[in-house]
Amino acid sequence: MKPLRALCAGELPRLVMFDLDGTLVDSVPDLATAVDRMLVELGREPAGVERVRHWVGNGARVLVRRALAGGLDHSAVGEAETEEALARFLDIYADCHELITLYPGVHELLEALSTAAVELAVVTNKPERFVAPLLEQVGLGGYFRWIIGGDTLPQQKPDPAALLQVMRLAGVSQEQSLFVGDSRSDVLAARAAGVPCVAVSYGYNHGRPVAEEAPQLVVDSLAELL
Ligand SMILES: O=C(O)COP(=O)(O)O
Ligand SMILES: [Mg+2]
Repeated sequence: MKPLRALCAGELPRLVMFDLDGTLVDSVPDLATAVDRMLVELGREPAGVERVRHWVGNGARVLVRRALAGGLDHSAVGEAETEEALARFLDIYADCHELITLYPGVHELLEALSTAAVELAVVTNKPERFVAPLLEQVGLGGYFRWIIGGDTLPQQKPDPAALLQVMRLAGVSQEQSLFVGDSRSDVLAARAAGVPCVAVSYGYNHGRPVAEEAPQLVVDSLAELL
Protein backbone atom coordinates (compact mmCIF):
# COMPACT_ATOMS: atom_id res chain seq x y z
CA MET A 1 0.00 0.00 0.00
CA LYS A 2 2.83 2.32 -1.00
CA PRO A 3 0.68 5.16 -2.42
CA LEU A 4 -1.15 5.41 0.93
CA ARG A 5 2.12 5.56 2.86
CA ALA A 6 3.39 8.27 0.53
CA LEU A 7 0.36 10.41 1.46
CA CYS A 8 0.80 9.93 5.21
CA ALA A 9 4.49 10.72 5.85
CA GLY A 10 5.70 7.19 5.16
CA GLU A 11 3.23 5.44 7.52
CA LEU A 12 -0.01 3.64 6.74
CA PRO A 13 -2.93 5.89 7.69
CA ARG A 14 -4.69 4.84 10.91
CA LEU A 15 -8.09 5.92 9.56
CA VAL A 16 -9.42 5.90 6.00
CA MET A 17 -12.77 7.59 5.34
CA PHE A 18 -14.62 6.78 2.12
CA ASP A 19 -17.29 8.52 0.12
CA LEU A 20 -20.01 6.06 -0.99
CA ASP A 21 -21.77 6.94 -4.26
CA GLY A 22 -19.38 7.02 -7.20
CA THR A 23 -16.44 5.83 -5.04
CA LEU A 24 -17.37 2.45 -3.54
CA VAL A 25 -20.60 1.76 -5.43
CA ASP A 26 -22.15 2.70 -8.75
CA SER A 27 -25.58 3.72 -7.51
CA VAL A 28 -26.60 6.00 -10.37
CA PRO A 29 -28.67 3.43 -12.31
CA ASP A 30 -30.96 2.94 -9.28
CA LEU A 31 -31.00 6.64 -8.43
CA ALA A 32 -31.98 7.40 -12.04
CA THR A 33 -34.79 4.83 -11.92
CA ALA A 34 -36.15 6.48 -8.77
CA VAL A 35 -35.75 10.04 -10.13
CA ASP A 36 -37.50 9.08 -13.38
CA ARG A 37 -40.39 7.35 -11.60
CA MET A 38 -40.82 10.42 -9.43
CA LEU A 39 -40.77 12.75 -12.46
CA VAL A 40 -43.27 10.62 -14.38
CA GLU A 41 -45.60 10.54 -11.34
CA LEU A 42 -45.44 14.34 -11.33
CA GLY A 43 -46.44 14.38 -15.02
CA ARG A 44 -42.96 15.30 -16.29
CA GLU A 45 -40.49 13.82 -18.75
CA PRO A 46 -37.96 11.32 -17.34
CA ALA A 47 -34.38 12.68 -17.07
CA GLY A 48 -32.39 9.54 -17.95
CA VAL A 49 -29.33 8.06 -16.36
CA GLU A 50 -26.71 10.32 -18.00
CA ARG A 51 -28.25 13.54 -16.70
CA VAL A 52 -28.88 12.07 -13.25
CA ARG A 53 -25.18 11.06 -13.10
CA HIS A 54 -24.26 14.78 -13.24
CA TRP A 55 -26.74 15.68 -10.51
CA VAL A 56 -25.68 13.19 -7.81
CA GLY A 57 -23.29 14.20 -5.03
CA ASN A 58 -25.02 16.78 -2.86
CA GLY A 59 -27.63 14.57 -1.20
CA ALA A 60 -31.19 13.50 -2.00
CA ARG A 61 -32.75 16.93 -1.55
CA VAL A 62 -30.47 18.64 -4.06
CA LEU A 63 -30.80 15.70 -6.46
CA VAL A 64 -34.60 16.08 -6.41
CA ARG A 65 -34.35 19.86 -6.85
CA ARG A 66 -32.01 19.41 -9.84
CA ALA A 67 -34.44 16.89 -11.33
CA LEU A 68 -37.29 19.38 -10.92
CA ALA A 69 -35.15 22.14 -12.44
CA GLY A 70 -33.91 19.89 -15.27
CA GLY A 71 -30.31 21.02 -14.63
CA LEU A 72 -27.60 21.64 -12.04
CA ASP A 73 -28.91 25.11 -11.11
CA HIS A 74 -31.94 24.50 -8.88
CA SER A 75 -32.29 28.00 -7.43
CA ALA A 76 -35.73 28.59 -8.98
CA VAL A 77 -37.36 25.47 -7.50
CA GLY A 78 -39.89 26.18 -4.72
CA GLU A 79 -39.88 24.72 -1.20
CA ALA A 80 -43.35 23.14 -1.24
CA GLU A 81 -42.63 21.49 -4.59
CA THR A 82 -39.31 20.21 -3.23
CA GLU A 83 -40.86 18.70 -0.10
CA GLU A 84 -43.57 16.88 -2.01
CA ALA A 85 -41.20 15.50 -4.65
CA LEU A 86 -38.52 14.57 -2.07
CA ALA A 87 -41.01 12.52 -0.04
CA ARG A 88 -42.01 10.62 -3.19
CA PHE A 89 -38.38 10.14 -4.25
CA LEU A 90 -37.33 8.73 -0.85
CA ASP A 91 -40.29 6.36 -0.87
CA ILE A 92 -39.57 5.13 -4.39
CA TYR A 93 -35.78 4.86 -3.89
CA ALA A 94 -36.30 2.72 -0.78
CA ASP A 95 -37.39 -0.08 -3.16
CA CYS A 96 -34.89 0.62 -5.95
CA HIS A 97 -31.67 -1.21 -5.25
CA GLU A 98 -31.50 -3.83 -7.99
CA LEU A 99 -28.76 -2.31 -10.16
CA ILE A 100 -26.20 -1.18 -7.57
CA THR A 101 -22.70 -2.60 -8.16
CA LEU A 102 -19.34 -2.44 -6.43
CA TYR A 103 -16.46 -0.85 -8.37
CA PRO A 104 -13.40 -3.00 -9.13
CA GLY A 105 -10.72 -3.01 -6.42
CA VAL A 106 -13.04 -1.88 -3.61
CA HIS A 107 -13.35 -5.19 -1.83
CA GLU A 108 -9.63 -5.92 -2.18
CA LEU A 109 -8.60 -2.54 -0.76
CA LEU A 110 -11.02 -2.71 2.19
CA GLU A 111 -9.85 -6.23 2.97
CA ALA A 112 -6.18 -5.17 2.89
CA LEU A 113 -6.84 -2.11 5.09
CA SER A 114 -8.85 -3.99 7.66
CA THR A 115 -6.24 -6.77 7.78
CA ALA A 116 -3.70 -4.02 8.52
CA ALA A 117 -5.99 -2.83 11.39
CA VAL A 118 -6.72 0.51 9.68
CA GLU A 119 -10.03 1.98 10.95
CA LEU A 120 -12.60 2.54 8.19
CA ALA A 121 -15.53 4.95 7.88
CA VAL A 122 -18.10 6.00 5.29
CA VAL A 123 -18.88 9.71 4.99
CA THR A 124 -21.59 10.18 2.37
CA ASN A 125 -24.19 12.79 1.48
CA LYS A 126 -26.72 9.98 0.93
CA PRO A 127 -29.46 9.87 3.58
CA GLU A 128 -28.16 7.74 6.46
CA ARG A 129 -31.06 5.26 6.49
CA PHE A 130 -30.01 3.83 3.09
CA VAL A 131 -26.32 3.40 3.80
CA ALA A 132 -25.95 0.37 6.10
CA PRO A 133 -28.48 -1.79 4.16
CA LEU A 134 -26.76 -0.96 0.85
CA LEU A 135 -23.30 -1.76 2.25
CA GLU A 136 -24.72 -5.06 3.50
CA GLN A 137 -26.28 -5.79 0.09
CA VAL A 138 -22.99 -5.34 -1.80
CA GLY A 139 -21.00 -7.41 0.69
CA LEU A 140 -19.30 -4.54 2.58
CA GLY A 141 -21.36 -4.92 5.74
CA GLY A 142 -18.57 -5.67 8.20
CA TYR A 143 -15.92 -3.13 7.27
CA PHE A 144 -16.97 0.28 8.57
CA ARG A 145 -16.82 1.34 12.21
CA TRP A 146 -18.47 4.72 11.53
CA ILE A 147 -21.14 5.69 9.01
CA ILE A 148 -22.14 9.32 8.56
CA GLY A 149 -24.91 10.15 6.10
CA GLY A 150 -25.99 13.44 4.58
CA ASP A 151 -28.63 13.91 7.30
CA THR A 152 -26.64 12.58 10.28
CA LEU A 153 -25.24 16.02 11.16
CA PRO A 154 -26.63 19.49 10.40
CA GLN A 155 -23.84 19.95 7.80
CA GLN A 156 -22.95 17.81 4.82
CA LYS A 157 -19.85 17.70 2.55
CA PRO A 158 -18.22 20.00 1.38
CA ASP A 159 -18.43 21.04 5.05
CA PRO A 160 -15.68 19.17 6.94
CA ALA A 161 -17.86 18.51 10.05
CA ALA A 162 -18.39 14.79 9.37
CA LEU A 163 -14.70 14.15 8.74
CA LEU A 164 -13.74 16.06 11.88
CA GLN A 165 -16.31 14.11 13.89
CA VAL A 166 -15.02 10.71 12.71
CA MET A 167 -11.40 11.70 13.45
CA ARG A 168 -12.47 12.83 16.92
CA LEU A 169 -14.31 9.55 17.58
CA ALA A 170 -11.35 7.53 16.29
CA GLY A 171 -8.86 9.62 18.27
CA VAL A 172 -6.77 10.04 15.12
CA SER A 173 -5.08 13.21 13.79
CA GLN A 174 -5.39 14.67 10.27
CA GLU A 175 -1.88 13.49 9.43
CA GLN A 176 -2.88 9.88 10.22
CA SER A 177 -6.12 10.07 8.21
CA LEU A 178 -7.07 9.88 4.57
CA PHE A 179 -10.22 10.60 2.60
CA VAL A 180 -11.18 8.82 -0.62
CA GLY A 181 -13.90 10.34 -2.80
CA ASP A 182 -15.09 11.09 -6.32
CA SER A 183 -16.32 14.66 -6.36
CA ARG A 184 -15.60 18.31 -5.73
CA SER A 185 -17.47 18.13 -2.40
CA ASP A 186 -15.16 15.37 -1.23
CA VAL A 187 -11.95 17.18 -2.17
CA LEU A 188 -13.20 20.42 -0.56
CA ALA A 189 -14.32 18.65 2.64
CA ALA A 190 -10.98 16.85 2.96
CA ARG A 191 -9.04 20.08 2.33
CA ALA A 192 -11.10 21.96 4.93
CA ALA A 193 -10.52 19.13 7.42
CA GLY A 194 -6.77 19.14 6.70
CA VAL A 195 -6.84 15.54 5.46
CA PRO A 196 -5.09 14.28 2.29
CA CYS A 197 -7.55 13.28 -0.42
CA VAL A 198 -7.42 10.50 -3.00
CA ALA A 199 -9.94 11.01 -5.81
CA VAL A 200 -11.24 8.28 -8.11
CA SER A 201 -11.58 9.29 -11.74
CA TYR A 202 -14.53 6.96 -12.52
CA GLY A 203 -17.17 8.52 -10.24
CA TYR A 204 -19.61 11.41 -10.50
CA ASN A 205 -18.37 14.98 -10.47
CA HIS A 206 -21.16 16.91 -12.19
CA GLY A 207 -19.62 16.15 -15.58
CA ARG A 208 -16.18 17.62 -14.75
CA PRO A 209 -12.89 15.74 -14.23
CA VAL A 210 -12.27 15.53 -10.49
CA ALA A 211 -8.55 16.19 -11.12
CA GLU A 212 -9.56 19.86 -11.61
CA GLU A 213 -10.17 20.05 -7.86
CA ALA A 214 -6.51 19.23 -7.19
CA PRO A 215 -6.75 16.26 -4.82
CA GLN A 216 -3.40 14.86 -3.59
CA LEU A 217 -3.78 11.80 -5.85
CA VAL A 218 -6.14 10.65 -8.63
CA VAL A 219 -6.55 6.93 -9.34
CA ASP A 220 -8.53 5.09 -12.02
CA SER A 221 -9.16 2.14 -9.68
CA LEU A 222 -8.84 1.66 -5.93
CA ALA A 223 -6.68 -1.37 -6.77
CA GLU A 224 -3.92 1.17 -7.57
CA LEU A 225 -3.69 1.90 -3.84
CA LEU A 226 -2.80 -1.69 -2.99
O1 LIG B 1 -26.31 11.11 -2.26
C1 LIG B 1 -25.49 11.79 -2.87
O2 LIG B 1 -25.77 12.86 -3.40
C2 LIG B 1 -24.08 11.32 -3.06
O3 LIG B 1 -23.52 10.67 -2.00
P1 LIG B 1 -21.92 10.57 -1.84
O4 LIG B 1 -21.58 11.67 -0.89
O5 LIG B 1 -21.75 9.17 -1.28
O6 LIG B 1 -21.29 10.72 -3.19
MG1 LIG C 1 -19.59 10.49 -4.34
